[in-house]
Amino acid sequence: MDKIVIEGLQIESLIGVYDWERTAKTALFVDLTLEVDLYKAGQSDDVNDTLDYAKVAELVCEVAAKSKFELLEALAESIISHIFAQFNCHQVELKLSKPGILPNASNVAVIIVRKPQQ
Ligand SMILES: Nc1nc2c(c(=O)[nH]1)N=C([C@H](O)[C@@H](O)CO)CN2
Repeated sequence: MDKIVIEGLQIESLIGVYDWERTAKTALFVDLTLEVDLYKAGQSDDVNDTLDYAKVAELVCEVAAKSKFELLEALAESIISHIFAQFNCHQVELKLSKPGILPNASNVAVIIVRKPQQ
């Protein structure tokens, strides 16, 4: 299956388990792999025949900005369900990173892979 990839998309969200994390939004990063049939757009050269990655990125930023989850897992699931609600794709893999949150690690992340209605 063909894929569209968005890497290093910076988003902001109120997220975290602890009180000190819930006073301001945190910068997070999203890597997305969307399984989509790209054949038609490759023939037509028309953005209407494909999944517009700019619109996906906009949606991801909007969902994150409005969310108040504690866990990365919950925000990742919410983003994926919004993507399936608005776009036609066969599978989404989402890596959600929270860099600099652990003193002895450069990054922590969850990676979630979902198909529609899974
Ligand atoms: N599996 C997870 N573990 C933890 C999370 C999380 O989102 N998923 N979050 C935290 C804290 O909010 C962390 O960012 C600061 O310690 C802890 N563990």
